[in-house]
Amino acid sequence: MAALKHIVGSVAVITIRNPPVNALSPQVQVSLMEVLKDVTLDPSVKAIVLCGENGKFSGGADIRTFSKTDPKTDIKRMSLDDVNSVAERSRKPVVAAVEGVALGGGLELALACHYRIAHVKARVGLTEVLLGLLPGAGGTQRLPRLIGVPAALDMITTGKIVPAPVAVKLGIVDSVTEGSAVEEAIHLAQKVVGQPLESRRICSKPIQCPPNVDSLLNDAKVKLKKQFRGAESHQVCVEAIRAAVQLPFAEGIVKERELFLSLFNSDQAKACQYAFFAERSVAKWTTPSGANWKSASPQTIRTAAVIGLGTMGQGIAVSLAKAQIQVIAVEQDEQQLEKGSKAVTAILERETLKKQQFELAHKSDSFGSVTFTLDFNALKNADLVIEAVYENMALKKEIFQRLSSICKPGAFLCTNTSGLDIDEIASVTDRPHLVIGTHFFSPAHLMKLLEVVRGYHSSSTIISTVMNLSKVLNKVGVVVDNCPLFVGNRLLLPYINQAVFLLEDGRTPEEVDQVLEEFGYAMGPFRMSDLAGLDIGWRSRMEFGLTGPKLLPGAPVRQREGKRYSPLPDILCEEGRFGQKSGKGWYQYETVGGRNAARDPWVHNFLHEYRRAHAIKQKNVSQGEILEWCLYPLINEGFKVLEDGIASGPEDIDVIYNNGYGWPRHKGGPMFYASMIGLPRVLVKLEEFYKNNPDIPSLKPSNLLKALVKQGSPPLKEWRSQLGYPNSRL
Ligand SMILES: CC(C)(COP(=O)(O)OP(=O)(O)OC[C@H]1O[C@@H](n2cnc3c(N)ncnc32)[C@H](O)[C@@H]1OP(=O)(O)O)[C@@H](O)C(=O)NCCC(=O)NCCSC(=O)C[C@@H](O)CCCCCCCCCCCCC(=O)O
Repeated sequence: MAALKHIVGSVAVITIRNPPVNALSPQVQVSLMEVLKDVTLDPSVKAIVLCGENGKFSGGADIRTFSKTDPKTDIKRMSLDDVNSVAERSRKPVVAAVEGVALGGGLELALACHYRIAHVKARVGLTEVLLGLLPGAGGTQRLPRLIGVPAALDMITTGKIVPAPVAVKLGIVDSVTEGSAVEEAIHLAQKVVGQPLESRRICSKPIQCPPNVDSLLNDAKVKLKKQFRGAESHQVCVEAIRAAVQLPFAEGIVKERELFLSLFNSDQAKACQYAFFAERSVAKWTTPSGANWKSASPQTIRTAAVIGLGTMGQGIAVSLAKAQIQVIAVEQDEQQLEKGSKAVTAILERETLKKQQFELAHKSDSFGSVTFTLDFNALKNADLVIEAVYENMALKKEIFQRLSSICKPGAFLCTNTSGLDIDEIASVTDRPHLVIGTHFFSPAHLMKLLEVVRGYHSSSTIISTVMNLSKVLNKVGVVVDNCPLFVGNRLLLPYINQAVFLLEDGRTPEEVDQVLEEFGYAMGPFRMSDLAGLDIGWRSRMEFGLTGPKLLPGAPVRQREGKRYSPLPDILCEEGRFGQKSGKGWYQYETVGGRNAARDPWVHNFLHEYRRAHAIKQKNVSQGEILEWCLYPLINEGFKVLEDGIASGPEDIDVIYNNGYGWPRHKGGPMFYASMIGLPRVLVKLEEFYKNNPDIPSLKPSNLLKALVKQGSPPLKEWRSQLGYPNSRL
């Protein structure tokens, strides 16, 4: 870990070396400072170029060192800001050669240089907000001075990463090159020796403010509050930019530091940084047979097929095409094919437009083509097939049997089921080892999560191929084991049930949603159910004989097999209320397919009548209790999933929830949240709930939770070791 120097003519090239992303650890900063001071004093050096080793400028401050830092002492000792200051004040021109990435502190360092040259494929951004922080090394003061308040506000408060061609257009970098950015930077450095530098120092630039800057900042806070419910860092970023607007540079830097420190040790920052590393750790899957992400070799997918062009199939086809994969989309009848192809084409057109706007018409790789067909034989050359028909085991088995005979040997067969048995589907094929579950989330071309469901026979090749594909699709893949509903939906079920029980007990959909949305969820359980479609769960409950014609005569209305059951969602579906798709569900919508949920007097009246008919007494439940009543059973199910070896660690569950279920990232995920509030609290409340509701089995505390509390609630990173091999199926 160091900053290395070599001399090219009269130019000193300083290379940041700290693999894999040249993070600016405290040691790297000390080393950078020493080398910078050394070359500024060296009379033979006339200009300086700063770059990163292995084609990466820098991924920013070393996040791993944050938890080991005592901000009171360490910050006084030295900080990246001091390094930036030395670079900026240098009387010799300093040119940043940005290759790969310049993120967070990496970009802040580049902003302190007098010139910035970027490779055309480089990407830059101030991503700290996503780690629950703000740019703390001058980024909030320099970027608005360089590119103006509105553009800087957008980048800093969203953590957006922009490609070099956009960065040059915005004015973040001076020019881009398709050749070596370092060579170009050396060339520029030689050219500008002796030229005045004052106008190149961003700290000296006056800030250009739009006349309405105050309302711009205030409006941004309101918008961010809605978009990132309960998250502090986005709000504090705006305040740091306000300091840039109102204060001279030096005072702005002091304010930025003060605001940075207010976030640095917060629970939210810890949660976001945990979420960052959790995502990296789940990519490192392993199986009981010893196969893992390192040993298995993924196959490249050039041609993929999608079977079924409903909402999921459309999104999957778009997702593949966006990753430059050639797609064959198959439907069973002309009408469905036409409907599906129109939808896919329309989404692809929108996505192309977005891409062009984002990349500012810089030449970029085009999307893969999508061929629409009714002919199953067109699949014979596909490298991978994703079946995305509706949830019906018999239909899926029929399709997989056909795929077995049509697809080339070695083709991977995936099913986009959201909970059916992968092994049963694989059993009808000639290649169970090449069958796997790929559970996408709707809309599949936008949602980040891919639950990769390993069947009993799934080979390490198919696991690694699909995990690799998830990266290619810009998604986060998480390997889980095969069980009914897999991980995400298995945890969702008790959460939704608990929410519905609250309606029986006297609460309204609006009250329950409000509590969960204030907690930080993008949508409360009822708004979310309306979006997903109430009919999906209804059909599966009918299939299982819990409601509808298969229900045994004489079954009590509010119980099934001795367990509490609420028929409320079934009754809504019987009334044709399927959610947004029918214009009414738990809420009413302006039109069929409308998005704006409004209170529906029909629902309120219906709930009132239902309670009266069943003589249910209203219970007084506080907002805090609503939260615990809904979340703790979800967390409890998470512990049961770990106990059963369905997920290999708490991080896997958290990554699934953060990326697929709208869990607020600044709360880390359900398992991290449990560790933050304390396992004893979760256990005590579950015990109390279960005692009062013995007919709700999901309230019965899991053995793992009890065992962890008994052991004094070890930190989350130690839970995995408690699981032990015999239980772990992954
Ligand atoms: C960089 C990426 C885009 C690379 O993506 P890719 O897909 O290629 O690879 P991975 O994501 O799998 O990453 C590979 C590997 O690298 C690890 N890693 C990545 N980034 C960092 C990092 N910044 N620090 C440490 N480790 C990192 C990653 O974990 C993988 O390793 P693993 O073993 O897990 O496989 C992508 O990785 C990415 O987006 N990275 C994050 C970029 C980012 O958000 N950077 C901002 C960091 S925060 C920051 O820069 C703050 C600044 O404003 C400086 C503030 C200074 C304030 C002073 C007071 C602070 C108190 C004192 C603290 C001491 C530190 C200091 O002063 O600097």
